[in-house]
Amino acid sequence: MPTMLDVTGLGHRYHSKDGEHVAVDGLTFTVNAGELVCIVGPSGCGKSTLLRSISGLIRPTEGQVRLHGDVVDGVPSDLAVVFQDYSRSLFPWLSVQRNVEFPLKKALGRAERAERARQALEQVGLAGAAGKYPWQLSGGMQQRVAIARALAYRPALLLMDEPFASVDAQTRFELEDLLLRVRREHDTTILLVTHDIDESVYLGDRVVVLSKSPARVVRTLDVDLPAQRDQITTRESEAFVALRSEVARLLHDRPAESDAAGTDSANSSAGASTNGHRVAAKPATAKQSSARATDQASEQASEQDADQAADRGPAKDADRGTDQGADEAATPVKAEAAAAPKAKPHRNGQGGNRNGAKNRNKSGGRGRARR
Ligand SMILES: Nc1ncnc2c1ncn2[C@@H]1O[C@H](COP(=O)(O)OP(=O)(O)OP(=O)(O)O)[C@@H](O)[C@H]1O
Repeated sequence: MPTMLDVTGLGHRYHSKDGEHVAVDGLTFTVNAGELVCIVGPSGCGKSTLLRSISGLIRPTEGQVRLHGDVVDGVPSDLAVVFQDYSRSLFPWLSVQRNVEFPLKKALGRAERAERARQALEQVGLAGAAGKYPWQLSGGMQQRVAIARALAYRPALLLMDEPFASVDAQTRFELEDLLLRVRREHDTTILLVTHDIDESVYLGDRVVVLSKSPARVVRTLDVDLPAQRDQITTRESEAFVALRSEVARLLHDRPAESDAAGTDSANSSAGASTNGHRVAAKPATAKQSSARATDQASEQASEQDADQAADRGPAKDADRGTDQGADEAATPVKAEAAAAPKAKPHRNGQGGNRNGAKNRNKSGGRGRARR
């Protein structure tokens, strides 16, 4: 499989009045065409910074990102992003159909746009909701719309930043399976960031495990599970349990007992970073599997942190996009960035529309704010 995305020695430092903060440091990994690669790392380690660098929303301070061999120095035209916070990523004043069509406005004529949107909505099971507004939909449905918008664009690479972190557990499972199905049917290349260990193993062909801040690649694991996955039987399988335990150990910097004798894993867990290096997972012991409860507790804490980070991350980019004006949003990346009403739309629609229009007007937006 040819390499689609090549991240080499990527570093990013934020500068503020308090000084310099190194968010990611020397990250190196690749994503091949047709792969679904999951990035998993502790809360605050720099996952969103990494995705924003890949999507060209921020410029890395070190290293580089190449897409199809070309250095990324702006938002690539064939890339789409789905963010965690669906309530900020859709335009509340546009119908579902028109939200999905939006990034296609410059590239396609009206009829083709409408057809693409229709197909994408059908793929995500929302054919009947095309005429509704985002605020008339459940959270899970809104995230489906965001996914449909990305799919309609037919990106070479789909980036997903904690895409299912804001929905309930049952909806999350459904959306995970939707993603696997869509990916199978369309051979989409996907890079998905999550802090959920189980999700990374369930979805990924490979899992890239990041260290605590500043993010470095601790290890890349091949997920040697059957392509056809099932929320119950896959998660119960020995191979799944072994892999998720391995990821948990790497995240928690705890070497497996068998690794203490000096295996590759022990070296990595002890801090010898193996950037971009791949190994297969080792079988889990009962003790390793019991790490699950601890991880779940830490993941719950991470959920809260992730919510806060989402308020900071996409919203910040969104501000930038909004300043540019929503009409300039040529790709789903820019569309996501441009949308972002500051307040969560109200379910009755009034608040949603008003907020959206207000932000848009502030930023110099025209026309659509009147809807
Ligand atoms: N604009 C910014 N200015 C200064 N520091 C920032 C900025 N954005 C992020 N950071 C810091 O960089 C680090 C990495 O942030 P980032 O949001 O990339 O992490 P993350 O792994 O995505 O977090 P989470 O898992 O909580 O979503 C954090 O310490 C964060 O506080």
